[in-house]
Amino acid sequence: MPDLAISATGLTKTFGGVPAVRGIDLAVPAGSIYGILGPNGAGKTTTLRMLLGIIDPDGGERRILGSADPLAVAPLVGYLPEERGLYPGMTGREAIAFMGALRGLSLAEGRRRAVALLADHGLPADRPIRTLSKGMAQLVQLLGTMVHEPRLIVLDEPFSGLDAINQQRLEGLIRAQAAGGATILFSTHVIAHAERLCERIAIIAGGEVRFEGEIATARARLPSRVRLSTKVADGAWHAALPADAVLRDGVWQFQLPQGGIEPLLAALIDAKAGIETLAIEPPSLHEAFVAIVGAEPDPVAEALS
Ligand SMILES: Nc1ncnc2c1ncn2[C@@H]1O[C@H](COP(=O)(O)OP(=O)(O)OP(=O)(O)O)[C@@H](O)[C@H]1O
Repeated sequence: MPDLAISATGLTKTFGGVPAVRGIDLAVPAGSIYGILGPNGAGKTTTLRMLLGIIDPDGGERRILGSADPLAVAPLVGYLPEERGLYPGMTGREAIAFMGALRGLSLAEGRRRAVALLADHGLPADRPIRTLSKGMAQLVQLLGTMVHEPRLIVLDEPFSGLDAINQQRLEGLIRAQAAGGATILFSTHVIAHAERLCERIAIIAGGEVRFEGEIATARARLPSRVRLSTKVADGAWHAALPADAVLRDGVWQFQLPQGGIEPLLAALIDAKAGIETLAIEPPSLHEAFVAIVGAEPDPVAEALS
């Protein structure tokens, strides 16, 4: 069993008689970048809030950095909530130092680190938050979650509201924190970020974990797809195509047959079909997500990612 930054078993939470989380198990290895994926209303935020001790579960157990009491380890944790918010009159430097102070860092040290962090990310230190763009303010808040050098960083939908450049910047920031030994847990309904960043993910829907494990394992749940084009359009080799084969723009597409590609290859060669392209492509995490959850992720968020 690897060293775990977070473990949860059977977490449940009901609001006004309606179950939001129905028994979630999670195991987040220390030092990993871990994604919680799920559609709107899946229970991601509720799960994160329970892990952090902002709300208590109705049932189940959680251990955060080895403690059964999340509040006891709060100085070792950084958190970006889904609802962003900084005091608009504070400068970026003061906002970051203030967030650090809430987690036990001295204000003087917080200010010193804030100036360096803001300079590293091309952000102004002395301008009030109200004069920054929404994306810039969000980056300031993100830096504030990291200023006290936490061992665990929990980010709720950190990419939403950022443009493509700042999304890339945030990916870099997350990788750098993990390279420095921190554990990063983030929620998202935009699959591409998880696919690029995470070793392990949990896919949740309807308040339940539908998949937990490595991304490659999620993808391996679906067969690979084959794309084939030939010089000779017709021939006896058609009989060797699987039943689901469809021809789109001159390219045959079908799932990799259970028996492999060799029987079809033999038929193509026998018939001198002249293979022009033959590609075997593993399914994307997006396709695996759709198969596991039974629904598309948020199409607007995907389009913007
Ligand atoms: N404080 C609350 N009071 C009542 N219902 C709540 C509360 N918090 C969450 N819920 C409900 O619990 C369910 C899960 O919500 P949650 O915010 O955890 O989902 P999510 O996966 O984070 O969704 P999104 O991606 O839309 O933020 C939803 O049906 C939501 O309406």
